[in-house]
Amino acid sequence: MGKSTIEDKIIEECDCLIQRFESYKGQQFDNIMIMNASVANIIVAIVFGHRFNYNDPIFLRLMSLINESLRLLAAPIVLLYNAFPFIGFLPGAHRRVMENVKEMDAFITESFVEHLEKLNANDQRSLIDTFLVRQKEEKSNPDTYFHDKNLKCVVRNLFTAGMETTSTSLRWGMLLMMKYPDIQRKVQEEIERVLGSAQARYEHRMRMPYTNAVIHEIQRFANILPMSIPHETATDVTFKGYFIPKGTAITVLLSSVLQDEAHFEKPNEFYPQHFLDSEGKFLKKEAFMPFSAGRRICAGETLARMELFIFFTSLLQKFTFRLPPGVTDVDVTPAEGFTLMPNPHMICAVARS
Ligand code: HEM
Repeated sequence: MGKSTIEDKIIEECDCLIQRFESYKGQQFDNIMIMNASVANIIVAIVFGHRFNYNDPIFLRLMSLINESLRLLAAPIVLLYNAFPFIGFLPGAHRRVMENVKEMDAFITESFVEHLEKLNANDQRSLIDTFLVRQKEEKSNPDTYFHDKNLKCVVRNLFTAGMETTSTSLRWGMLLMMKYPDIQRKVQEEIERVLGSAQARYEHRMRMPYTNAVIHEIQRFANILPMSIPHETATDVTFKGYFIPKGTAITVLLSSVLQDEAHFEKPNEFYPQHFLDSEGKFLKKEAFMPFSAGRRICAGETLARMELFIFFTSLLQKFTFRLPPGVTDVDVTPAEGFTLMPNPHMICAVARS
């Protein structure tokens, strides 16, 4: 694929994010759109091979389509429509989601036609390039997966599944650091000890057990997709003695593992020790499943883990997150939606000397 690695793209985007945070000079601001834009730009870099200017109207429109659709996915009529698709003719939020999908697809089609025109098999710079090259190679195969409809679907899925999830997890991270300044300080001490002012890279997590444990605990505590993504049995299944016929809707409750007392001593508290042993070494937990499990486990898990580590560590290397003046506590009750997000809030990113 392109000249730089995915890790380089994350670092480049993280540098831009740090500059945006610096521009607030320690004053309070809402980080929702800023975080969304940074994470979306990493997907843009992977999928399209370039990055958008933050004020680009196409980029802003793309993000607003995704945000609106994710918000609407939790609307009662959409849940009802998912269970009873024949009500599709009724007016309501489900129709709006479908219109948004159409608009996104039109944008994606336009951009892969552009890629096709400039395509050079020896210089593949994006996921779209790689897909199109494979499409050409498999032109004579009637069963190929590399057709236009799949390309549109892959690109759309990467955007919708990859933007808000990672951005929301990072926003929980900043909020929890404001609520627990002692934990924030300990992370910063580890950063100073291991990295100093060097650039954080994903491999550093092996030497940073406390930071790694805090990131895992942020994901466990935030539990952003408590019901994962709905599934349906493709065949008749017998599971643990229960017969489940083909076509049954299945909802996996990730909360049942992430908040399981048998695995986590204080399931309802933010407690990084859940992921540390008595010597302070990182402790893997089999019940840690924010990305779900099995064959349909999150396709972006590795990317998300890399983003979370590099963004979180780099931000805490440069800033201390503080409550805005006059605010004395942090509300960690999640807002309702397709993902569990923090309620609207302001943060102060105070530059560290
Ligand atoms: C902290 C960030 C993330 C979390 C917590 C998360 C979590 C999840 C979960 C729980 C699922 C459902 C798995 C299932 O159906 O059993 C999922 C699916 C998926 N995720 Fe993620 N995700 C994250 C980031 C990403 C990123 C960055 C990408 C890619 C850019 C991505 C792409 C996908 C895709 C394509 C699927 C559907 C996979 C399939 O149906 O086979 N995710 N994710």
